[in-house]
Amino acid sequence: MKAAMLRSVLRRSCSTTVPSASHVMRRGFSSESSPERKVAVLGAAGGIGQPLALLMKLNPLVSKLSLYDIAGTPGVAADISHINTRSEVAGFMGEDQLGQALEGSDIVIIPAGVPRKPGMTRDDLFNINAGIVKSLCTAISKYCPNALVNMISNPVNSTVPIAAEIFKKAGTYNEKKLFGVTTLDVVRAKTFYAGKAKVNVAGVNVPVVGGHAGITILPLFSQATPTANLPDEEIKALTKRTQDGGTEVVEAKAGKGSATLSMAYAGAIFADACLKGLNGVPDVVECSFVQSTITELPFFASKVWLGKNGVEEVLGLGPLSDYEQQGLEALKPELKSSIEKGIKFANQS
Ligand SMILES: NC(=O)c1ccc[n+]([C@@H]2O[C@H](COP(=O)([O-])OP(=O)(O)OC[C@H]3O[C@@H](n4cnc5c(N)ncnc54)[C@H](O)[C@@H]3O)[C@@H](O)[C@H]2O)c1
Ligand SMILES: O=C(O)C[C@H](O)C(=O)O
Repeated sequence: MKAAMLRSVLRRSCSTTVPSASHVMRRGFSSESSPERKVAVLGAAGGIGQPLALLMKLNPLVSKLSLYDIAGTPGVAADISHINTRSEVAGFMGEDQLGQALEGSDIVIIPAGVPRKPGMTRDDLFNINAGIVKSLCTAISKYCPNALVNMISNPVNSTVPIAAEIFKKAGTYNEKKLFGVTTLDVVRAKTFYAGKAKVNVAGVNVPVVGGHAGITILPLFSQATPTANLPDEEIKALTKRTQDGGTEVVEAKAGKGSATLSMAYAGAIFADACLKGLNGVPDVVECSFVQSTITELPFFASKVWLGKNGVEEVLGLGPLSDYEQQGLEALKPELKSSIEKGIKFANQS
């Protein structure tokens, strides 16, 4: 954390003002007199779940924070509930409390499931996480069918299509309300680009499209701002580093999981954007993996305009460089097959 930001966090935590997560994270402003909003985190006692729950507790747009896991939630909820911010915190543990955890939720964030170890692909998580996502989405369609769902559990390229199929079967599917969280790819692309371009990271924007695994992650550095005219070789290296960002962390953690802290930050940014959209804040745009018609694939990550009903509009790709156009064509077969695998799983089981 940069020194100035840390000072800002510390100053705020000692003041009587309710700290604003969005101010802390983006130096923006959020209203404390915003509508009542319940946010549920499923997998709240995990590596991502705990810091994400903390960041959501700091967000003044949240009035109720519901923390659910199969184990460990009472301790996490008791701990977080002592923080003097707006939201009321409740912890729920085990399947029989899942309904209570979900009821009335405006947003459900799902970081439940197993993470990678070195040598694994995200698809290697499919066998375990597909079943977890299926059961959680079945409960969502029963207890809070109108909630926006922020899917973090991997492989996102398959878990989002699984969720869509489960909601379709339950008759609750609304394509405007289902999001694969790809914000960490954007966070990484911004950080890596700022380093190479030698610009202030706070002002950097880089769209990342496609999906969330390996070559399906396609950062559009040709659209990065501020512009830097980096040579082609540097753009290729930045692209590869963004695509391999998750693996970089998995290897550094050497068997102790994957990205948790940066993911919690990214998840909190995305949930904050969803809350702002729900509350009618204009011009809220984030990249996300959603149902899409901007390519021939049924789901695709791109810039999405968020509004009172979730997706207001899936925005187009904009002009691509030749290198990005090649990347786009190259990612389609893998992304198509991951989407189909998810759809097949949901309809077989
Ligand atoms: N979308 C992304 O960019 C991104 C980034 C990082 C990690 N991830 C993924 O997020 C997931 C979680 O990662 P983590 O590091 O927090 O793992 P973790 O093992 O630390 O935590 C997962 C939590 O899920 C809980 N859980 C398991 N089954 C559950 C169920 N049925 N209901 C509720 N909770 C359940 C576990 O008890 C645990 O507390 C992994 O699949 C990982 O690959 C995605
Ligand atoms: O790489 C992983 O397995 C976790 C996550 O998808 C990430 O991008 O960090």
